[in-house]
Amino acid sequence: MKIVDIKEKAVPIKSEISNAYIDFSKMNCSVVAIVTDVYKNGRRVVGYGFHSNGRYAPSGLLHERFIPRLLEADSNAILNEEGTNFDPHKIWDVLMTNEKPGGHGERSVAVGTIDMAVWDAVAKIEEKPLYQVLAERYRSGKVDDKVFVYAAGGYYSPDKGLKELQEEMKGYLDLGYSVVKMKIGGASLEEDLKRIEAVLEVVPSGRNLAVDANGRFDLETALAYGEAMEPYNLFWYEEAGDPLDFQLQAELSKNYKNPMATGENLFSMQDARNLIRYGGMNPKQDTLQFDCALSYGLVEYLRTLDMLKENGWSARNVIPHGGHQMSLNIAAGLGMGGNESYPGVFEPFGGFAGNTPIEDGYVGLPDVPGVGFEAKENLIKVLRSVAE
Ligand SMILES: O=C([O-])CC(=O)C(=O)O
Ligand SMILES: [Mg+2]
Repeated sequence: MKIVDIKEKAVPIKSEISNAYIDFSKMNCSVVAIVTDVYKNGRRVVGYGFHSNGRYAPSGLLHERFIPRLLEADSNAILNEEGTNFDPHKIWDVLMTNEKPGGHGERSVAVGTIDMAVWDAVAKIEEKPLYQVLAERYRSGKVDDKVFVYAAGGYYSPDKGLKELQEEMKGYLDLGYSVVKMKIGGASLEEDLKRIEAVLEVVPSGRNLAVDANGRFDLETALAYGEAMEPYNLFWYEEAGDPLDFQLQAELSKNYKNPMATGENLFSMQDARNLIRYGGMNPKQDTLQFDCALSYGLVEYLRTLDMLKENGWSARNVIPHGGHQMSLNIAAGLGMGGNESYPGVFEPFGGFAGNTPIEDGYVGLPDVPGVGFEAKENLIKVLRSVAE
């Protein structure tokens, strides 16, 4: 059993939307295809991976370091003991050979992208959905048969007024979502409060609305928004300050009493641990949003989940960023709190298997081997085009 080739291509996921920090006019994403010499049901097993929105394609890192390292590895360095499948943990060690600790940068995105493709191949070789493989390996076989998902949107865009924002949010409720999210911090506090109040007119209550500042605020602004928003009793207040400013998060936690969320821009177990150690976050109500595709993949994510457990946090506190099927599998297989979703945005990489409805804020899972890409028609077309 061996890897015969690894392909990579940067694919655009650009759009006209903006958050408080960036627009997405030049956003792209790496797609990786790991071509194996294994055949199942007459078809060659190819594992596919990509990373989430928000970071640009790390094509250079992939082609210069990570893909050659994996292609050059001996088969006993990447297979399990029995030689019956690839071993994602051993592959992770191969990828990280001669890489110093710390300074994680975006090398974690390159590794996360390959890691997704490895797990897709591993589950395809076992001929099981990945969530089932994960539940069997790490959670005594128990799978959540549906996963909480919330609709992330409410971006700033040139022609979006309050009415259009309300229409967008109503559309998400009509699709079956129970919680929606909107951006803040890209306008003045006064203007953002009008936007929030407009959305509160169309959702059942503040508990059905989350807001996301994308790390835009200094402490003073974070506190001012917190004070103004507290009476709304929102679902959560996300990424108020710089992702690595744990003191800001801790100060905000002392002042803002309602749920908060952060973590999508922390890319390693060690950074996540610093948030838990120094960020003052509350395991009784707060949510962590680490995204495996951006943060060294599922092998590292398992270390992060262990770290959380040691610190009194449950996997149910974790609702990852990114809206992709990989996190959906992890959520169902390892019992996390849910997953993000961006209806109609970041397609075809965002979103779940075709024809899976959202019901009362939950989505079901496709019964196909691997991550489930083959059950998402517009996505598998793009992925296969990279492998060919
Ligand atoms: O706008 C973005 O960069 C995405 C984001 O923060 C989220 O999904 O929470
Ligand atoms: Mg966010």
